[in-house]
Amino acid sequence: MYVKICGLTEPEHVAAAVEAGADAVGLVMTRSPRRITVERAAELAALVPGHVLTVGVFRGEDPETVRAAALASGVRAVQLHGRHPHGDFTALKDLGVRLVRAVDAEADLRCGAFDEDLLIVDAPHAGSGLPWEWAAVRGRPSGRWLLAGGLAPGNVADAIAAAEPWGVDVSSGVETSPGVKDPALIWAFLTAVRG
Ligand SMILES: O=C(O)c1ccccc1NCC(=O)[C@H](O)[C@H](O)COP(=O)(O)O
Repeated sequence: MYVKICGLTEPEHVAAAVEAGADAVGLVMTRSPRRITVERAAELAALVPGHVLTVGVFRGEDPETVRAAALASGVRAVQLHGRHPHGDFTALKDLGVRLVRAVDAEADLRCGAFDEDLLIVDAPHAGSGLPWEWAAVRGRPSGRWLLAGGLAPGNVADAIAAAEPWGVDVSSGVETSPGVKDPALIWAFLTAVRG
């Protein structure tokens, strides 16, 4: 089960995610309580070992803005969140990083339909921490896709059983308040998934 911990802002939280066994960490560079500057993203990305994917998260920015931020921060993947047009993915294809498409359950859920490397199926409101009807997407995407939206240490096992994703993505569920991660919750989440 692939695990992405999203919305990291502090070095100690990046370290906790890496040590707990996360496969990917998300650095939000768009409007959000978890937003960090490109410079801060570069500092955090530099702390992440090569086996863990660094994902720059964007929503609504044009491809050139995303390209510049990705190059300056050194992330190895970019996540376009929301209903970005196919052309945005095409425009970033030569960037040399993985492309992640994050959408709600009503969008096109075919993995790779927009030439992305990874699909995330999320709640209608990104980063809200609100659970939704995860079972509704069971069997719809196939391949490399992550379930997101309202996951937490106490419900992630049920969510995996309900939706049968390839991996999971969490932000609010490992925080004490919006934007403030808790290392103990990060460990608890990884333990719940791996257990
Ligand atoms: O997390 C945010 O604040 C955010 C803002 C704008 C675009 C994307 C954002 N997050 C992307 C993620 O991948 C989150 O992990 C995902 O939405 C799940 O969030 P949560 O329900 O809080 O676990």
